[in-house]
Amino acid sequence: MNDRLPHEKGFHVSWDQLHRDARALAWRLQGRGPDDGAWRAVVAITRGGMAPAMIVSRELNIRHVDTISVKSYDHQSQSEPRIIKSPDMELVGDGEGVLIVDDLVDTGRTLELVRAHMPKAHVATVYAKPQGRAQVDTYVTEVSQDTWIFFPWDMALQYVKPYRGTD
Ligand SMILES: O=P(O)(O)OC[C@H]1O[C@H](OP(=O)(O)OP(=O)(O)O)[C@H](O)[C@@H]1O
Ligand SMILES: Nc1nc2[nH]cnc2c(=O)[nH]1
Ligand SMILES: [Mg+2]
Repeated sequence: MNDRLPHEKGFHVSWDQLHRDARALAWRLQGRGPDDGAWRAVVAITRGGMAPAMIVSRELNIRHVDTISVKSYDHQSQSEPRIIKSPDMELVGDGEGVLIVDDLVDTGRTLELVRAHMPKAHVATVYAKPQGRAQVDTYVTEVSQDTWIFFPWDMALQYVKPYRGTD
């Protein structure tokens, strides 16, 4: 499946930046739930949504946290998204009052599948690309479609040669 722009740019996110951006997401969601502004539960889309969901649930004091596992990428190549593990449907119901959290939306195909399971849920991502933006109710930062976002859990610090070389 490659009707996609190549990823010409890289957007590298540190742990610190992710923490700040996930907190900013939580603050945007604060008071916007259907039950006196409160949200009933958080559902993280694993694996990438787990760190942001932990931060959001901590900021908003939400104790009911579940996961839905969707796999669609093998590094940068996309295939048909599949649900590998569902959340507790007794907890999430039709999604009313539930916050679905993911690290990013790219084509929107993952969220399309998840929304079909919980149509009334509110979908929040930290980062969004234009193609999938319509699938998200709240996000923090938009990046262009030809950007690949690198998360801290996928990176390591390493030596870089000086710009002018060495003697
Ligand atoms: O909008 P889409 O084009 O569907 O892509 C977005 C999804 O892709 C990544 O997950 P991935 O499938 O790579 O799994 P992971 O979260 O386990 O890394 C990312 O975490 C989103 O969940
Ligand atoms: N890490 C990462 N995973 C993705 N899955 C779909 N798009 C992206 C992206 O830009 N970065
Ligand atoms: Mg993911």
